[in-house]
Amino acid sequence: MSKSFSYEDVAKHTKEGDLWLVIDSKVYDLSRFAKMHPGGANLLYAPAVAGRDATQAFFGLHRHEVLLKPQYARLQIGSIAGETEQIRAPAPGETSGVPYAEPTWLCEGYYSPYYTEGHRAFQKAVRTLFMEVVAPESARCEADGSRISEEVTRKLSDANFLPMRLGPGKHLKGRTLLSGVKPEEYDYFHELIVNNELARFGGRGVIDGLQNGGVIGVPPILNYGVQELQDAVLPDILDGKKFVALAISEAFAGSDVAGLQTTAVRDGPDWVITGTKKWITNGTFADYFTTGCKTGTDGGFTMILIPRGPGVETKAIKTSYSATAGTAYVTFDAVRVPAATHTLGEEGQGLKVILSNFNHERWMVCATAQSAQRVVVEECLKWANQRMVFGKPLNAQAVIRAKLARMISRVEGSQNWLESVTYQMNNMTYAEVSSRLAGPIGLLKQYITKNGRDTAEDATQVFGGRALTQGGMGKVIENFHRTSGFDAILAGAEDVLGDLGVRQAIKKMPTNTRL
Ligand code: HEM
Repeated sequence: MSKSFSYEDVAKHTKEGDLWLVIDSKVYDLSRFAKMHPGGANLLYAPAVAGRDATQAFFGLHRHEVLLKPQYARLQIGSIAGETEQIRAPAPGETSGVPYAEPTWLCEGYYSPYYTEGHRAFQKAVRTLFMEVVAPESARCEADGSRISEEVTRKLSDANFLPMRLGPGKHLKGRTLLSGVKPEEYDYFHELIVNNELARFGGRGVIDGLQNGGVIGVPPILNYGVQELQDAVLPDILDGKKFVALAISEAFAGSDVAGLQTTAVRDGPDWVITGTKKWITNGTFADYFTTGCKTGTDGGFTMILIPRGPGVETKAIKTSYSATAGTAYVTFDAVRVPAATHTLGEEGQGLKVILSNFNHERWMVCATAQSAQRVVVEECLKWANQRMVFGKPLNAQAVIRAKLARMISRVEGSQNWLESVTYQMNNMTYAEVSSRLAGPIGLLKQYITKNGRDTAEDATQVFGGRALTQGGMGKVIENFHRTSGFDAILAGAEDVLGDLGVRQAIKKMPTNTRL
């Protein structure tokens, strides 16, 4: 690999069976590979490519990661004497130097009132872990829809992945957190970091596949389950050995909880549950279902934890994102569970249990959706810089710059609002969050998810046909364009949440004010 060549040396190899070229000062011998080149052999023999510096041609057509794959990296036979490579992959934990690719607080020379050095050390540790563990798993799972492997779940669980995604609280007690953050120091900015970093390295289906069911299905157990139940189920769940799904929505009803038809009736000490649930994230592999059930004839509603067992069946629903999310149709057929231990909260008080979850869930979607949009901004800035059209970089076109301006403004605006809400969460009690932040979080989610779809449209125009294929240059944009609609629906439909924000504001209008 240390062999040095001159451009004259390389220029001698331009024929079929004897083909060299240079990419970013590295010399590649494509003599045998040319026949197998996915883009075809002939174009590699073109006079501007064979035996020449093909850096610009290469980066107009391939992502850098192609050169890093072992099967292609080994085609390198040496380097051009006196030159060093300019383009390199980020080191583990490294931040991007592309403008707006990182939130301001991670950019040198900028300041933030919210984050400490401790947050920075934590962010670096989380990025390193996700870069090494989540990114390769995401590439695999987004492509074939397979389940997150046990090995990846174990590595993430060793770092307390699910407990960290549940936010600050008693579930962190006694745990050793990344970069030595003490459980009592862990705040919503740490959790924001986890969510932001997750969306940098995970495709949309993979983000949900990585125990999102637990993030929304565990809090009712943690906050409303009796101690005996918590002791029995939580250790394995928090350690990633068992999985939970939140089972509320049905084909009959979504946000309209009163329309739910899954029913639990008492028979001696047991609940007997019958009904169906739809769109249940992680449902295909969940061991427990935190389930909303109709109890009583007066519209009463109770949350019950149902373990997978006799009478529980799940089947995968094909959605437009990766099957890794485990989206399921769930059937409960006269399933028996003991009422004394498996009822979450009081009988008939299920709505209170569900609502207690919503703000955190919506805020989490804001965090991942917002970060995914920043990745799109980075992809677009890079592409517009390296793609040549009409003899100039794509970013020489004013229409492209106008799209970039809109994308950047959206992502910066939503980041600032999200951090402001996070700061409030850090300083408010649970009751204050419920009364003061439900509206703002609803509006924020509407704002971010609407931005997401606008950004998906803009990015698709920037990438053109490449944004329509699942591999190659535009693969991130294709994934985002196909899946950004999930953010606008899951955890509360965009329009419903915008309306919630305005209704809450109307409720709080002072009576003593007039124009
Ligand atoms: C070390 C050298 C090269 C390797 C390892 C390589 C590898 C690949 C691979 C894996 C693909 C499939 C698509 C992808 O994964 O991005 C591809 C596609 C392609 N390659 Fe190369 N390639 C090399 C050099 C070049 C050069 C110098 C040219 C320029 C003429 C070229 C032109 C193309 C074209 C036109 C495509 C199809 C792109 C598309 O579908 O959008 N390749 N190449």
